[in-house]
Amino acid sequence: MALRTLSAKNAAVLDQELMTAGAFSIDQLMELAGLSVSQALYRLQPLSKGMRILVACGPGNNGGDGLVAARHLWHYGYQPTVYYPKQPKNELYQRLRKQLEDLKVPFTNDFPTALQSTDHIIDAIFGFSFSGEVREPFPSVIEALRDTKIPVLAVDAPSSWNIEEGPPSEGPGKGFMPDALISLTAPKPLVKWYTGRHFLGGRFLGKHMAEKYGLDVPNYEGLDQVVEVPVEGEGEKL
Ligand SMILES: NC(=O)C1=CN([C@@H]2O[C@H](COP(=O)(O)OP(=O)(O)OC[C@H]3O[C@@H](n4cnc5c(N)ncnc54)[C@H](O)[C@@H]3O)[C@@H](O)[C@H]2O)[C@H](O)CC1
Ligand SMILES: [K+]
Repeated sequence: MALRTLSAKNAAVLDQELMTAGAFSIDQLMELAGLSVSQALYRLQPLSKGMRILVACGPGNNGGDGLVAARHLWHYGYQPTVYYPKQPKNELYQRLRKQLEDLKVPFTNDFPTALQSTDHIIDAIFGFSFSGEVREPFPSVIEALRDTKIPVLAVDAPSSWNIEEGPPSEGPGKGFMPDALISLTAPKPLVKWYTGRHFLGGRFLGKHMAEKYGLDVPNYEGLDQVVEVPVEGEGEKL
């Protein structure tokens, strides 16, 4: 049976509720989200299969998840490189960046060159707040993600996909189907069109909140922060 999905609007409302009534801080949620991303990557690409991970980060919290994941991956023994072309002056993102700099994790402004020497890519450019046409400097990056043969793990959404309506019918993301997706908290409606491997992460939802938002709490095992779920998508729009 298909997992119940969370619309972009409800995802934002749920996030706010977790941070008000739920008493979580954004740092906590992002840490758990980024930890989940790092565990999904570990499952897809054990260290023995290649250690070089290119993490493409956007300007919002999806990008923040990417920064957190890069830090955990470094501690696991990977060699992350971060592409982070739009860096807001928000204190949280600056602290995440500083933590990576202290580990000597390299940042690059040259995405095409970085792509030539990587084993796996994390797409942390846009999540549930993406809308409209992809703006600069991201169109060429999305095209590169679409065209590369290197595996891509998308965080929460394949960047440039409409959260409710799935893959775009034109623009740089047309035809972009990442090899894997990790949905945070719950899948978004776009999973209807998604045909790659699918993980769930963000293990912070209690039964009460899940029921309130009509969501399923997946069966995480033991210490795991991720669970792989069957593919639902039909991919008919591509
Ligand atoms: N509870 C959870 O599941 C949590 C999930 N997290 C992650 O947060 C993102 C959502 O973060 P948010 O900051 O709301 O937005 P985004 O990162 O998706 O993007 C906003 C960012 O992007 C810019 N933008 C929007 N549209 C475009 C466009 N067409 N072209 C260029 N730029 C665009 C916008 O201006 C903003 O700057 C969620 O998906 C999860 O990954 C949290 O980390 C923890 C809780
Ligand atoms: K993404």
